Amino acid sequence: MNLLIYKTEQELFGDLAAFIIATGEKAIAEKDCFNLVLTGGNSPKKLHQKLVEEYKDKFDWSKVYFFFGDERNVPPNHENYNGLMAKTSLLEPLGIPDRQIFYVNTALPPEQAAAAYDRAINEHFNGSDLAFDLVLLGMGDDAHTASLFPETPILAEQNPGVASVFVEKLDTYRISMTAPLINKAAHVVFLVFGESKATALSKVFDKEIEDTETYPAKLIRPINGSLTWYVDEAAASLLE
Ligand SMILES: O=C1O[C@H](COP(=O)(O)O)[C@@H](O)[C@H](O)[C@H]1O
Repeated sequence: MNLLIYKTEQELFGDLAAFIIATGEKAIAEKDCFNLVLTGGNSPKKLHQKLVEEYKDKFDWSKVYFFFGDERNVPPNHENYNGLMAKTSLLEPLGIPDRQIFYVNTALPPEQAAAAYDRAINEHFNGSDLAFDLVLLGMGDDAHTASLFPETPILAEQNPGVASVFVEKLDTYRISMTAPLINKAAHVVFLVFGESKATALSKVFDKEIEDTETYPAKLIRPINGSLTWYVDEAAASLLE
């Protein structure tokens, strides 16, 4: 596990964007495509901006397939739809055609949407191991990641796939990759910044705490891949 702590957001996003591109170039050189899982929420917007500004014309985006680690159960034109945030801040500015983007179909009921997304991933991988090249994750103030929220049944899921989950405290369904699927990736990266994340981060990093029900981000432990945390000083302020 690597922990990278940055003084400024600018340095953080610059390094993370460079890591994504280097990982993509390696994957493309090895197997002619790059399977990248995007994270939702607000945190990735500046990262997307950086990728567009710095790498729009310096990287072969035609070889990248984009997936979503989780999705909110709202229509695709809703401001909370993770796919819309990525479309606006990254995919449209880069000119990525729809055939390279795997959106979650929230027109379906959540369970069916999860099953359809699971099928789409399996079809894309076409019988080979379901190992993404890179999974980007955020973390909420409550230590949830993707839509693996504290005390929800999806945390016990052993199947590497996609599931729907009712999140009581939000009174809504979410659709999320399970921890076993994320943990099959070659690289997993957390992007965490801001003071509001400091307590959760310190709990997730506390080796004495094994409680994954309360701190679901602890479930992320790639089997063979790397795990890197990109955090700023404010989020890292309570780390020992
Ligand atoms: O609801 C969600 O929240 C987490 C964290 O979001 P952030 O804006 O606080 O970084 C995010 O990782 C997840 O994809 C999203 O659906």
